[in-house]
Amino acid sequence: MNNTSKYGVLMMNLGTPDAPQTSDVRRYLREFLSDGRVVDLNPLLWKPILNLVILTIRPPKVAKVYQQVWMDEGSPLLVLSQRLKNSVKKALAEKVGHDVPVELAMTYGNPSVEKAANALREQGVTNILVMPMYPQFSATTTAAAYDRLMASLKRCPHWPALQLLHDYADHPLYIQGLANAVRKQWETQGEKRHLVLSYHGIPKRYVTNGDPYSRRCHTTSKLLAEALELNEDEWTHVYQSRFGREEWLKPYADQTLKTFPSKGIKRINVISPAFSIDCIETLEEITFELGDEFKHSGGEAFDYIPALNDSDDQVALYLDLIEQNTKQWTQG
Ligand SMILES: C=CC1=C(C)c2cc3[nH]c(cc4nc(cc5[nH]c(cc1n2)c(C)c5CCC(=O)O)C(CCC(=O)O)=C4C)c(C)c3C=C
Ligand SMILES: [Fe+2]
Ligand SMILES: [Fe+2]
Repeated sequence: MNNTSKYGVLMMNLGTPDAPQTSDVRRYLREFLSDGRVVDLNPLLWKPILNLVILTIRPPKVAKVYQQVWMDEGSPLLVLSQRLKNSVKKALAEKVGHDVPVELAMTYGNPSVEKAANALREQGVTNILVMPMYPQFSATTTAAAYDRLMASLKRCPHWPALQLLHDYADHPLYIQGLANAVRKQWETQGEKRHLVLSYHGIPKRYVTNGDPYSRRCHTTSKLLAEALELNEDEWTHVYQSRFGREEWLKPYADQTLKTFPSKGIKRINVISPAFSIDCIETLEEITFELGDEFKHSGGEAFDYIPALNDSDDQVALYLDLIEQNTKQWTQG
């Protein structure tokens, strides 16, 4: 690194409403679901459906769900992402022996990418490592984060040097962190149970058109099963969070779990490796909706294993990702 250049880290997550009220949820969903990366339908067709149907019916329902999981400090996705950012910043400073600027931004909503990029610039940063917080690449999430950053820099005269982290679906420290979380859960509950690996879904058509997401999810599942020395019949890979009418990635979590009790699988753990941070999808949809459905179908025990959040394992993983992806700036 020459005398005038300095690197910083921009961690990016999806985004979440500012408050668990209908109007905030509507604003958030409008921005999120207007992104052509997320919903790729022709805008002439999609905009009327979004504005007249989805943004009328969904916000009051979803606001109630946010109210159930909301923390004192705010939305779980934001609060837990901030905690990870702070822990990474502290551990990075200890490791390299000086302060390194680390900021958090959301693709949709707050904190905005503009705010985070300005904060980095004010700290003298010329080179930015962009870290979308998604273990498995998808154009719907990772590329949407890149798009958002590029849009924010559109009129920027001080264009920074950029390094874009692609994903970390097979990173040994990520797999080790997930395996440790599963072992810890088994130890706490005093039994090893069938392990369900439930990933956020995307429309099947996106994968047919080239999105590598499901391939990357299968890579994670295979490596985690190997790390835990699980036999084929001891784990199951599924997708949750369907939206709309078209076919999404299969097998669907709800339909699959309903068949488990009749096959003798009555006690399960669910881990959701596509989420680096717990959020409405894991804290409500998996923990309550999926858990209740499983129990109504005859299941006896259902426990969700939390995301890595700001655990020591996750901090160690992010430090390694930062070291590997800033070598070109820090060495030689
Ligand atoms: C409509 C299509 C959607 C696609 C495609 C999609 C992909 C996708 N999303 C995540 C991560 C998260 N999604 C979250 C919430 C959420 N997702 C959708 C829709 C799609 N997601 C909606 C409409 C919502 C909002 C909640 C709801 O109305 O049901 C969140 C949590 C946000 C929070 O505030 O807690 C995350 C995180 C991934 C990883 C992904 C594809 C790989
Ligand atoms: Fe989503
Ligand atoms: Fe959902």
